[in-house]
Amino acid sequence: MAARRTPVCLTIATSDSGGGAGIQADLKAFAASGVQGTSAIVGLTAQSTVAVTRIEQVSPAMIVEQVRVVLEDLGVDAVKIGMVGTRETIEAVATALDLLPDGTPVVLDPVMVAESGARLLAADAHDALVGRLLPRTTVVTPNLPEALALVGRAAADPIDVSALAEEVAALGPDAVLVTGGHRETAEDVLRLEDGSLVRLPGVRHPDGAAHGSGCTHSSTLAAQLALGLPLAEAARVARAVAGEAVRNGRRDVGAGAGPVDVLDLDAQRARTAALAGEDLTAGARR
Ligand SMILES: Nc1ncnc2c1ncn2[C@@H]1O[C@H](COP(=O)(O)OP(=O)(O)O)[C@@H](O)[C@H]1O
Ligand SMILES: Cc1ncc(COP(=O)(O)O)c(N)n1
Repeated sequence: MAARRTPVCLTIATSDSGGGAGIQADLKAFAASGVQGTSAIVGLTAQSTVAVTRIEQVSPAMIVEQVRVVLEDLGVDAVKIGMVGTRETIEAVATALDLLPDGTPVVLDPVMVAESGARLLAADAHDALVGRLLPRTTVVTPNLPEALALVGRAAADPIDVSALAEEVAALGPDAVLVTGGHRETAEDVLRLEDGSLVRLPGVRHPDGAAHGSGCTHSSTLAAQLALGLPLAEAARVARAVAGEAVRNGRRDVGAGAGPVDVLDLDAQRARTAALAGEDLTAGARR
């Protein structure tokens, strides 16, 4: 019998020079889940914990070629798409997605604003993100402000998150996972392809370091799908790993929101505990 090969995940995203989010967080999360991480870098940010001072995009041809050459040799078991930045880049990413084997799970984190407040998606790129990428997505993982922006709604109080997830689902992705980092409860809400809802509660860590939480979450989700977990279980692991990464985040680095810290042993522990249905966020570890 042939040995099972290590699952391969591909992140199509942007570099964060501060190391907290983007490609850098994605590769750490892939490593923590025990999969082989690969990357197609679509842009660069000059970024710290307090500001984004410059953004440059990679050429469309180079974006497609990074995906092609990885696919040809290593293959890909799941893809995560992060910050894409501009319309032109989104077109290149859509072209690259055409190269994927049928059925490859695609997790889309519709990154719009940095934890520091900087805008990361060009104002005129919204329609391309919705029209070109959302319909090809297995699961889209907006936070609350991103979910509202996707459907073009202003914030309301209180917000019915399940109704919002339903509205996002109407834009074409198979499933929608609204993350809870921007809500009191830190509960993630997953709307599956069959229309059913799964609530993923967890402890909120108000003093944690959350720069990179969304990237860590969506990359862990992709990694767990690559490992073969069904979506609802993969989402539970991703919520647990991201929550732990926020709790363990580095508050002593930078003047702004510190970077999350995901550790391989913690990820393993989180995965085991989440699968066993434990509340792994109960009880201090440090
Ligand atoms: N303060 C927090 N405490 C616990 N979990 C958190 C916290 N902030 C975010 N998370 C978790 O991290 C993941 C990413 O969520 P979120 O922060 O909403 O994404 P984004 O970084 O895109 O804003 C989710 O699973 C969310 O529940
Ligand atoms: C290059 C890049 N990609 C994504 C984010 C979003 O970060 P977060 O995970 O905190 O939402 C970021 N700040 N920079």
